[in-house]
Amino acid sequence: MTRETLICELTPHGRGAVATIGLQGDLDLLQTLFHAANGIAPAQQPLLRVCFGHWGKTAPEEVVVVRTAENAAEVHCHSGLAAVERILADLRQQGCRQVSQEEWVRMSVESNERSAPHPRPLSPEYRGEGGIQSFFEVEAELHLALTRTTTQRTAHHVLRQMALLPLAFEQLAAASLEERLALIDRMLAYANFGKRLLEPWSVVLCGRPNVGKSSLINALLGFERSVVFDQPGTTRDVVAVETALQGWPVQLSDTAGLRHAEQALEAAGIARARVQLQRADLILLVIDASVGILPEDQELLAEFPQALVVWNKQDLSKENPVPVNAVPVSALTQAGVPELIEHIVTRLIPAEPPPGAPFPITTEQINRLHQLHLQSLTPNS
Ligand SMILES: Nc1nc2c(ncn2[C@@H]2O[C@H](COP(=O)(O)OP(=O)(O)OP(=O)(O)O)[C@@H](O)[C@H]2O)c(=O)[nH]1
Ligand SMILES: [Mg+2]
Repeated sequence: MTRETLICELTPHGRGAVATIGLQGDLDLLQTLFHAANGIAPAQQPLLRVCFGHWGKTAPEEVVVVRTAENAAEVHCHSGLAAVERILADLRQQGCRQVSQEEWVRMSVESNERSAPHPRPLSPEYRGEGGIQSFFEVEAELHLALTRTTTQRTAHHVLRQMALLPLAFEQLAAASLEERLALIDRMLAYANFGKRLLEPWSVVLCGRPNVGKSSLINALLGFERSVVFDQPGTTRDVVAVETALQGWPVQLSDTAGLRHAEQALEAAGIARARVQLQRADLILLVIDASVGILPEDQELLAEFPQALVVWNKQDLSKENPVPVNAVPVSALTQAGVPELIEHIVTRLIPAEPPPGAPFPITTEQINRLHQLHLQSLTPNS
């Protein structure tokens, strides 16, 4: 029986410095494509040995091939899209079938499940919609989640969950009702944190026109991105950029200066800004220190009491006292920006989950735990 050979781009497309392509099936297919520096045929390479060589005859690409199992290998190449596309195209031409990361992970997890030394029994009632996921399903979800992380810090947390979350779901299945409710509560305590490992925290800047919102975003990003202009009302709409602050993925949204706009175009921008503000994890309310607190600032302070107040243009106003709880900065000179970042991170992540705490990461896992909580409270419904 001949089984087809599967290939998959294992690393996220176009990100990172090195790309990895997985191959499962007939390693002899690599024979004409990969030329190992040690001269040994791909299918005869020692297992788990990193083997340097070249891909292709014309304009050869430098690659590393690792035989990961009897009939599986990984090709590591430069992550430039051209290199990856070429290798995948060559393999497809040899008859390999390319599968999605999702398919690949599900297949390898299923084969792990089949060959697990201790089959993990789960009564059927726990499976399926709203039920407790099996160890391997949770593991597969975390594998896929890992490819979606954008920083080392978030990847570290997902990796850690690989050792904790599948077991926690397994414990849920075996737990008494009381234990189960307690465990679900402990897991959900960090659900908001878990969710943010895959979707950035949202930080929205607001304030009167011309207070320096766009300049501040640029200072936080470290490069010019928003339109800065010495005229009130420069930013017409919500402009969002993604960055990382102390390793946490954050989306910074620059809003149109909030004021009573006469022009319809600007008014629409302001309406959208208010929607964005309602959804924000954190609002930065920017005030122009060189002007001081105006009645319009007072209105915003009353409207967003939870906002972190940023006292900008501090370089122009050494004499104006900094209001209590406001963070003094200068977007122009960058003075105070590191302290502002510290404040933002503390507000977004008041407490990082302790190392041993299992918590859900994907929206599906969070929803299932909520459902299970409900079901456990009303066991007869
Ligand atoms: N001296 C000084 N000038 C600043 C500072 N921050 C911003 N500015 C200047 O203030 C002006 C307005 O800055 P913007 O960043 O465009 O202000 P904004 O709040 O985005 O304005 P709108 O988009 O119109 O709402 C520009 O001339 C900036 O160079 C600062 O910390 N110090
Ligand atoms: Mg602006």
